Amino acid sequence: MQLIEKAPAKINLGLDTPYHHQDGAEEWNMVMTSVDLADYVEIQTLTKHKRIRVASDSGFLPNDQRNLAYQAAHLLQTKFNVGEGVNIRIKKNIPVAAGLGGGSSDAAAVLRGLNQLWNLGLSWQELAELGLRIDSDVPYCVYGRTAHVRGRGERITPLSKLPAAWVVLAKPKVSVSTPSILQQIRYDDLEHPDIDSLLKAVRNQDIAEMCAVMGNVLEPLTAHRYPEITQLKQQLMKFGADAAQMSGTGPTVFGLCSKQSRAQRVFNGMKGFCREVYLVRPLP
Ligand SMILES: C[C@](O)(CO)[C@H](O)COP(=O)(O)OP(=O)(O)OC[C@H]1O[C@@H](n2ccc(N)nc2=O)[C@H](O)[C@@H]1O
Ligand SMILES: Nc1ncnc2c1ncn2[C@@H]1O[C@H](COP(=O)(O)OP(=O)(O)OP(=O)(O)O)[C@@H](O)[C@H]1O
Repeated sequence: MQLIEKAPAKINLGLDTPYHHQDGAEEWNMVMTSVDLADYVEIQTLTKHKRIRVASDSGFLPNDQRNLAYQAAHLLQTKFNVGEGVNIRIKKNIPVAAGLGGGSSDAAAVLRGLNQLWNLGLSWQELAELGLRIDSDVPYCVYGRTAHVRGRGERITPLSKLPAAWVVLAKPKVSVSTPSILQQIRYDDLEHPDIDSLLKAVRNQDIAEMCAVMGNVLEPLTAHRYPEITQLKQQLMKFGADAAQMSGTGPTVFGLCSKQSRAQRVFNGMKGFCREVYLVRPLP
């Protein structure tokens, strides 16, 4: 049996970590949404053996247990003692190590797909809790819609859909290792964004207020090491974005636009500064 699951990219409209837990894991307080830039994950179950195989059209990805999609299949296969193997083929469209949650979204797509193919009958909340064992962005990616994300990434509160908006993604040539940024967090030095005000703006469908209050507490850490972040933010604003911010631990920077014509102009302008630029929309 087989199916194809879409694995959309995520962006962090708001990203804060108020403290870390005793085991060192961060407490997250984030507003996340997914956009129509996606990987396509083909999942085929096999009755002849229990091997898990992963292939992708990206030369940058591991095809073994280091691949988050492999980890998702192995997690469900072992937890529910399934006697079947899985073939996974990933069509990568999301830039790797970009702050767009590509690996997490592929893993979430495998969780949703095998839940269906193996008739496991798990709710999205149950899949999200399992997904946390893989990566803290996987629980959100199981839902893949605008949500407030807290805890270690497992407390997902879906939000109303965003007001009309267009997003221009600009990924500089660098790749950023998420752990290398998280290791730099010094909680006494962080400037925390006002996530409560951002939540209120989303609930009020007020894009101007969203642009005024959104923030990413990790941006100064990545921007300090990679000046491209600040340069891309300035260019996005110069071409007319209503707001510009880094996603996740970076390096992708996104511009938020309330008008399609303005977004097209920002997209065209950014093509002259950055090789990887995408004009996308939040998923409804
Ligand atoms: C920042 C976000 O990208 C926002 O969407 C995510 O919430 C972060 O996702 P995440 O799953 O925490 O990031 P991963 O790519 O799994 O990196 C977490 C890994 O970073 C390493 N890590 C984390 C914090 C720290 N002080 N030192 C570390 O070495 C740990 O090995 C941990 O397992
Ligand atoms: N299916 C996958 N797709 C992309 N990266 C993967 C995948 N499986 C494992 N990885 C590894 O995970 C690391 C991070 O990949 P990913 O693209 O998810 O980063 P990211 O978009 O920066 O995530 P985040 O937003 O959480 O920082 C890379 O080093 C990559 O090699």
